[in-house]
Amino acid sequence: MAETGNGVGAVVDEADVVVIGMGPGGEDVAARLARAGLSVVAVESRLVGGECPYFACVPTKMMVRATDALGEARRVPDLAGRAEVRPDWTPVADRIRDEATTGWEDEIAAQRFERTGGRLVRGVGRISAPGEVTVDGQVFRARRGIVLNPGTEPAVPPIDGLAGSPYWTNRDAVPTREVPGSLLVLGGGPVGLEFAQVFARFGSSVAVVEAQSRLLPAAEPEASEVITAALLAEGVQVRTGNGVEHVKHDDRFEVRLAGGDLLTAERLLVATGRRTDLRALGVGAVGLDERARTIPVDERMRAADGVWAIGDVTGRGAFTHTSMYQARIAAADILGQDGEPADYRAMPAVTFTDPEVASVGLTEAQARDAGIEVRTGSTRIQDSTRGWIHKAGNAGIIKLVADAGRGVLVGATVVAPAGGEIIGALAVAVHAEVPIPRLRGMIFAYPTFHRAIESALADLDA
Ligand SMILES: Cc1cc2nc3c(=O)[nH]c(=O)nc-3n(C[C@H](O)[C@H](O)[C@H](O)COP(=O)(O)OP(=O)(O)OC[C@H]3O[C@@H](n4cnc5c(N)ncnc54)[C@H](O)[C@@H]3O)c2cc1C
Ligand SMILES: NC(=O)c1ccc[n+]([C@@H]2O[C@H](COP(=O)([O-])OP(=O)(O)OC[C@H]3O[C@@H](n4cnc5c(N)ncnc54)[C@H](O)[C@@H]3O)[C@@H](O)[C@H]2O)c1
Repeated sequence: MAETGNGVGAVVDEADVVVIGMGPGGEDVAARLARAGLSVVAVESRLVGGECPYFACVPTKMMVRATDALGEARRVPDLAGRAEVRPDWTPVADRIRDEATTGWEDEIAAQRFERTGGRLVRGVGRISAPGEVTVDGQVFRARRGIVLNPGTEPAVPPIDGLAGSPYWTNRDAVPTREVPGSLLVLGGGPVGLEFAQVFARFGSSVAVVEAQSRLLPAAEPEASEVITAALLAEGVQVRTGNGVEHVKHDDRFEVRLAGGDLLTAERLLVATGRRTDLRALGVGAVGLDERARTIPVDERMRAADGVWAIGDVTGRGAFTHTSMYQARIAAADILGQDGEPADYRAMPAVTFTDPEVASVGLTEAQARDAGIEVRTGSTRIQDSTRGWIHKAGNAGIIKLVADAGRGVLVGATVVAPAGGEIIGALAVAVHAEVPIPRLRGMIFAYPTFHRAIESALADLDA
């Protein structure tokens, strides 16, 4: 304890490091530092663990697991006779409540952190001066530094009539005990598409409205095509290139699209991206721009003198694996340890639809924008031996993006059953810059889905 320069003679707590936000990265960095013997104060305003275990990755992937089972059961008539499928949401909702989130209660995670020797402080943290964090009036001085892991909130677009209506975000859709009879999903990004397919397979009549000209606009156009066709085939309505002009809610939602079309649904899920609030975090006190959307960091996650930032807020890929990767680097830097600097060339991403849409590194458009001498190669999963054997549910592609000058892959996309697993091989190729002739010399097991990589490699010269 010491006197503060902030409050008038108020008593302050001291720690080596104060972590604001206990998302996946915050939890990891705080635990690493505490285990290394530093005194760590971790500040969390909601749930220790962040969005991922309670409202995002884990529960939605439990939904997807159940949905995949339904999808496969519906393929039985094409392959194996008859199956009667009667979806029931209760086991999914129960599993999410009991196994994923323990009733949206974080005691286990909190204790796991406290066992490392760290101190958990509940409340909203704010940088009140360089090296100082205030939590609901309590002041903490950080001797060595402050780590910011505040994550993101759902972004809700300023559409006439939307505010004040009982719309859902992921935080409402995850805990739901009921599948809505009809659902309008605003936003055709990863969040929108995962929920759209889940609820559609459980019997909801689903429409996806995407403002851009195609679903998953950040992905390769070929990937958008496959996933759009897959969703349409399951009865999901897809409306692309459409802004929403007006939302009305009485008993049901009524949504008027920019073109004048009117869509109605029992529920409206807003999945139009995420937002940050750097002003609330007080980053101006350490010289950072409070109006910015993200906090720029260097390759050691340093954002300012004595301040590190990790996770979604850094804008380097809003994924749990990014947050945890950055946590490891920040912890090493704070502890003065050597280690590799951050390298995002082989950043993987998976959207867990059926088929899964997986990618690593650059898309063709990104590679061209970067001035790379681009060559691409692609193949269709259904044209591979395994795809042909698989039959029902075999639609997909592999697309490779090569730097012809250096003779290495700089990006790849796989849309396929288990696409998120197949991408692993290509992530190694991009990460380790394996020369393309070396990749071509590999033996690919027969008949696997990943063997289709060989055909895509052959297509690079075509
Ligand atoms: C529906 C959905 C599905 C997703 N699925 C996947 C997936 O399958 N795979 C994947 O890799 N990623 C997925 N993501 C993204 C993933 O959830 C995030 O990238 C991940 O949670 C990492 O975020 P983070 O570490 O930046 O912080 P978050 O998880 O957002 O946690 C930040 C924490 O900081 C706290 N906080 C914020 N401000 C303060 C403050 N001032 N004081 C105290 N505490 C504060 C918050 O309460 C929160 O607990 C998904 C996201 C969504 C929305
Ligand atoms: N499996 C995963 O790893 C996974 C799953 C879900 C989310 N995430 C991450 O979480 C983050 C948030 O995902 P997200 O899908 O919410 O955001 P996103 O930004 O990826 O997609 C939002 C989509 O909504 C569209 N949009 C924006 N405003 C709109 C409007 N007014 N009307 C119609 N469409 C509109 C955008 O064009 C965009 O396609 C992403 O960065 C994503 O990578 C990851």
